[in-house]
Amino acid sequence: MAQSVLLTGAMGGVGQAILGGIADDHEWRLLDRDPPTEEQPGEFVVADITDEEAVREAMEGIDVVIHLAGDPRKTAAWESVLPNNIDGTQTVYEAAVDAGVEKVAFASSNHAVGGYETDERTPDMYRTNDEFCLDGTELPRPGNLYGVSKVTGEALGRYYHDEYGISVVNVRIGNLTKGHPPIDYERGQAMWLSYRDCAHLFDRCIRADYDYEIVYGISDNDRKYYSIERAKDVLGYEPRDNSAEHEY
Ligand SMILES: NC(=O)C1=CN([C@@H]2O[C@H](COP(=O)(O)OP(=O)(O)OC[C@H]3O[C@@H](n4cnc5c(N)ncnc54)[C@H](O)[C@@H]3O)[C@@H](O)[C@H]2O)C=CC1
Ligand SMILES: O=C1O[C@H](COP(=O)(O)O)[C@@H](O)[C@H](O)[C@H]1O
Repeated sequence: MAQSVLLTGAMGGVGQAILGGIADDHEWRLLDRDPPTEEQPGEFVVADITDEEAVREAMEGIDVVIHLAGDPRKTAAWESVLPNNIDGTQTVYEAAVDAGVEKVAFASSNHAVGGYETDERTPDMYRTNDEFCLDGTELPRPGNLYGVSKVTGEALGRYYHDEYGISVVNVRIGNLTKGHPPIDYERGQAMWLSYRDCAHLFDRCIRADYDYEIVYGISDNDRKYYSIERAKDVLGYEPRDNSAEHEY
């Protein structure tokens, strides 16, 4: 059965990757503070994610929320991540539980654990012959304030799951790049997420059953220091792309 999905941050890169792959598979309500520049599938709500009333209204009749809206810059200042990423995410969870939403998929980030990339480990950990691997059970270790905001988003999900029973999956997205893996960037190649794997992964977040999860959102790259086993086991994620198969 088609699910009714609220997609926040719909006009951004991740939102458009998702819609590019699975627009026809669900009933969409799209929310972004930027109005659409071309026709989009479903109803469009132009609102800021911190606008409680607008978010409550947008949540009516929704089964699943994919929450992407926020400041995606790793250099973002506290003055931006506090309202856009932290307050905005709390507003989404509060409205979601009040509206009886079943599941929230939260766009977390590799930067929630960027602090593991120490001088001693890098650049070796970006290469196939290194065994260092994070699987989502490790403690968070953000390397910037943007990463702190993503860890806080994951913690908000933990609280709203434990307190209200809403299903939550935090997807620590790697590096979404269209068409091909990042060029001349070993780290980005190791954490590449292709557009079609991105759409498929969030489709699985909509359809699968889970309680509270942290998974890594990358393609099946030969080089990887994030495990995708949890995403496969819990969500049924079956990535089709691999950065090592691209020639530059
Ligand atoms: N693109 C990537 O490789 C990765 C992205 N992410 C996360 O995925 C999410 C989406 O990222 P992208 O699509 O790349 O970013 P983007 O900047 O392309 O899109 C973000 C969208 O959210 C909207 N937005 C921002 N603040 C808002 C607010 N306060 N209220 C309403 N709308 C707001 C923007 O207008 C924009 O359309 C972000 O939360 C980002 O942190 C995480 C890891 C990697
Ligand atoms: O969280 C994010 O991560 C990706 C990849 O990080 P980078 O350090 O390789 O740039 C980044 O491109 C994206 O903007 C950000 O939201």
